[in-house]
Amino acid sequence: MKIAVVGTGYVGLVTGTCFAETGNQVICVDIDVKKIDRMLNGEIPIYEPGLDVLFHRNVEEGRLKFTTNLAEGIKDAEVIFLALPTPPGEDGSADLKYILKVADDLGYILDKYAVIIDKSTVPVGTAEKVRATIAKNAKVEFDVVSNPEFLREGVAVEDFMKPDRVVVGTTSEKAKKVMEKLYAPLVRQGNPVIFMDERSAEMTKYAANSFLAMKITFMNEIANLCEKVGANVDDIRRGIGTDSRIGKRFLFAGIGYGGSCFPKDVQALAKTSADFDYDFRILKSVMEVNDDQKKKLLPMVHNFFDNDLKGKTIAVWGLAFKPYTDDIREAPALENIEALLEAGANITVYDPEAMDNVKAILGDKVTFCHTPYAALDDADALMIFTEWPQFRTPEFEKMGKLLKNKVIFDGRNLYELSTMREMGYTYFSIGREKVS
Ligand SMILES: NC(=O)C1=CN([C@@H]2O[C@H](COP(=O)(O)OP(=O)(O)OC[C@H]3O[C@@H](n4cnc5c(N)ncnc54)[C@H](O)[C@@H]3O)[C@@H](O)[C@H]2O)C=CC1
Ligand SMILES: O=C(O)[C@H]1O[C@H](OP(=O)(O)OP(=O)(O)OC[C@H]2O[C@@H](n3ccc(=O)[nH]c3=O)[C@H](O)[C@@H]2O)[C@H](O)[C@@H](O)[C@@H]1O
Repeated sequence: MKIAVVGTGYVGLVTGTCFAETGNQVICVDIDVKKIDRMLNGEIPIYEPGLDVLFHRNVEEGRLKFTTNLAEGIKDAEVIFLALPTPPGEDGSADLKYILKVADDLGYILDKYAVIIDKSTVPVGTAEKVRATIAKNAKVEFDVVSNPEFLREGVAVEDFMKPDRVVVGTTSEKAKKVMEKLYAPLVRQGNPVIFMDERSAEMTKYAANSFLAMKITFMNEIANLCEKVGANVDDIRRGIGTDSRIGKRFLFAGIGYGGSCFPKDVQALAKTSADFDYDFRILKSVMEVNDDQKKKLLPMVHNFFDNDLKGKTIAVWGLAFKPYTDDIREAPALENIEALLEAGANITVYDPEAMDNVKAILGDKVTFCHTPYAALDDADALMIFTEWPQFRTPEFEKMGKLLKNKVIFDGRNLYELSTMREMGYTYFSIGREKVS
C-alpha cells in the first residue's frame, strides 16, 4: 500500500518505518526541515532501540522516504496517518491545533479517496472535527478513522510489530476494508484488530493510559503506607502481581510516572470529564498523588543535610523519564534537579542517552559527566531517577570511595536492602525501610 505519515516524531517515525518493513511504500512528512534533512542524510533524530536497522534497510530498499511537502507526501496515498503532537492546552485539554491545521491543508489538496487516520492521542469527538475541517474544502470523498497507538517508548518497534491489540474506530465499511488490508500482516501473526466506533476508540486510548497511571499511582500509595507501617513494597508487588486478575506489570513503585503521555492524557481525560459534567474523582487523586510522588525524595535529602544544601554536590544518575529513551518530557529528574539548584546545591549528572536533551534546557547549570562514576567524584550524595540497566549492579566499593558520604536516594528501588547494609551505605528508597 502507499502510506503517508504526517508528523515524524516517536510515533510517526516508528509507524512509518514499521509499515515500510512490512512491504509498504511509505512517505513521512514533517514541517521540521532540520529533522527531515537529518533523515534524508540517513540520521535518525530520536533514540529508539532497534529502529536503526529497520530505518536503514527500508531507506536503502526505497520503501521509506521523507519530505517537508505535504502535497508531495500524500500523493497517491491510500492512507494518511496523522501522528502529530497533542500537547496540553492551558486548561489541560489536548490542543488540537496541529491536527486541525493539517486537516485544513488536506481539504485543499486531497485529489482522490483516502483514509485519514488519527494516530495521535485525541479527545472524544476529534474524528468528527477532523472530518468537518477537511470537508470544508474537500472535493473528493474521504474517511476519517481513529486508530490510537499503544506503543511504549524504548520498546516502540516491538510494541508496534507485536501489539497486544490494534484498536480501529470507524463507522465506514469502506474505511474498515482499507484498515483490514493495512493491518493484515499483523493479524496473520496473531495480533488482533478490534473494530469499534470512532468515539469509543478515542476513549479507549485515554482509558488505557489513565488505568495504567492509576495502577502505578496505587502502588506508589501502597509504598508510602509501607514506609509508615514497616512493610516492604517489593514483597507486596510480588504478593499481588502473581494474582492473574492483577497482573505483574506496571506495579513498580517509584518516583512517579512521567513521560510525554501519562501526565497529559490523565489531565486531558479529567478535562473531558469536566466538560461533560462528570466528576471523575479517581483521576484527580491520581494527578495529585503523582505530583507529590515526584518530589518524594526531596524532604529526605533536605533532612539528611540538616536543611542546608548550599554548596553541597548531588550526583544524579538518570535523566530520561524511563530507560531506553532519550525523552525527558515530564521526567521526574528535571523537577528534582531544579528544586536542588534552587536550594543552592551543585549538580553532577549522568545519563546514557538523555544528556543532550537536558543540555538544551539546563545548559551549564549542571555538570554533565561521561560516566556514572565521574558524576560521583567528590559528590555529597547520589540520587537515582531512571532505572538504566548499568545502574543496577555498580561497583559499590568504588562508589563509596568517590562519594564524600556513602548515601544514596533511590527513586527506583534498584538495590537490595541487605546489600546496602553490608556495604555500609545510608540508603533511602521507595516503600522500603531506610538503611542507615
Ligand atoms: N511518544 C509516545 O510514546 C506515544 C505518543 N502518542 C501520541 O502520538 C502523538 C505524537 O506523539 P509523539 O510522536 O511523541 O510526538 P513528537 O513531538 O515526537 O512528534 C510530532 C512531530 O510532528 C511534527 N509536526 C508538527 N506540526 C506538523 C505539521 N503541520 N506537519 C507535519 N509535521 C508536523 C513535529 O515537527 C514532530 O516531528 C501524540 O498525540 C501522543 O500523545 C501515542 C502513543 C505513544
Ligand atoms: O500514550 C503513550 O504515549 C504511551 O504511554 C505509555 O508509554 P511510555 O510513556 O512510553 O512509558 P511507560 O513504560 O508506560 O512508562 C511511563 C511512566 O510510568 C513509570 N512507571 C511505569 C511502570 C511502573 O511499574 N512504574 C512506573 O513508575 C515509568 O517510569 C514512566 O515514568 C504507555 O505504556 C503506552 O502504552 C502508551 O502508548
